[in-house]
Amino acid sequence: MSEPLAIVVNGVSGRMGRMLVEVINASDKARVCGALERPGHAWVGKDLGEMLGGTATSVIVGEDPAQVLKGAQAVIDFTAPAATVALARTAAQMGVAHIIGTTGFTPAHLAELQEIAQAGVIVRAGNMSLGVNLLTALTRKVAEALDSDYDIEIIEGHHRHKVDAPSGTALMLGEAAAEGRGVSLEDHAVRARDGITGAREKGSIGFAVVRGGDIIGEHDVMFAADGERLILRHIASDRAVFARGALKAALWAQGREAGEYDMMAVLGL
Ligand SMILES: NC(=O)C1=CN([C@@H]2O[C@H](COP(=O)(O)OP(=O)(O)OC[C@H]3O[C@@H](n4cnc5c(N)ncnc54)[C@H](OP(=O)(O)O)[C@@H]3O)[C@@H](O)[C@H]2O)C=CC1
Ligand SMILES: O=C(O)C1=N[C@H](C(=O)O)C[C@H](O)C1
Repeated sequence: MSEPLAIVVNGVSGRMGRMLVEVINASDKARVCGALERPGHAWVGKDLGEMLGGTATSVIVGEDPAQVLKGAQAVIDFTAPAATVALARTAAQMGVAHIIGTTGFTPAHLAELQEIAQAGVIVRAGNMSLGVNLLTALTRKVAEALDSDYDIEIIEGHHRHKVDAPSGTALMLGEAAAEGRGVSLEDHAVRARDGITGAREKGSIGFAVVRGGDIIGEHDVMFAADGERLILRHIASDRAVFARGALKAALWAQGREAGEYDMMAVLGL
């Protein structure tokens, strides 16, 4: 059997950071070789195992990506947009595959990631679960089959701590719907409604957002026409689905040519 893949987890104290450590530790295909947190974070310089409430390990949480990425084959990153873009540059320079789950990027961030991916391997997806990526493929197919008499609305729900809206997943589903329709999402998206909005514009793709409690992630894509509605739905009930997808992406990324890939490529969808 080959050596387990050496993976660094960025934002290791976060909801997804902790889940990634759990999923990687449970796998015989990979190991956590390093952990990163923002400079000055309380976990920096401390033993990862102890910070997670277990026994000591050989992994000490670091704050300097150039140090921590030495000897790593992949870094998995579910943090915040600016931190992710900065890490992408270091990872590309060091030949470490960068698996990005972070959402909430601006167009400028996305352009920068595209430029960095000329020199490094990036796998980025607003949702790393198998189920949502299948939903994305289905959304494209249904949007292709139905004309603009079917109004497309994307409804998403997340926990009260989420800072970006609409979710990365909702935007990914919106892109798939727009692609299926043969239009650009940018020109057809209605990302918020308030007040006297006027009637719905035919062909638009609407977004609605719920935030509350501990909802892990729920997404509906609705095709609403006169007389019928078709609703495609995904509900995540465990963050492990995202972490398992990210691990799969890290394994898949090894030996790939420089470029920015998504989970559809990883899953062959
Ligand atoms: N693509 C997917 O499948 C999924 C994507 N996500 C996305 O992942 C991101 C994180 O989500 P979640 O884990 O819930 O959020 P959390 O807030 O729980 O975790 C984010 C972590 O990143 C850390 N962080 C922030 N800035 C830096 C930095 N400069 N360097 C290193 N670490 C940093 C935070 O530290 P601090 O607490 O100090 O700010 C925190 O530990 C979000 O963008 C979310 O939308 C989430 C789930 C699935
Ligand atoms: O912030 C989260 O929690 C999640 N974010 C991702 C998103 O923005 O779509 C994926 C998942 O739904 C959980």
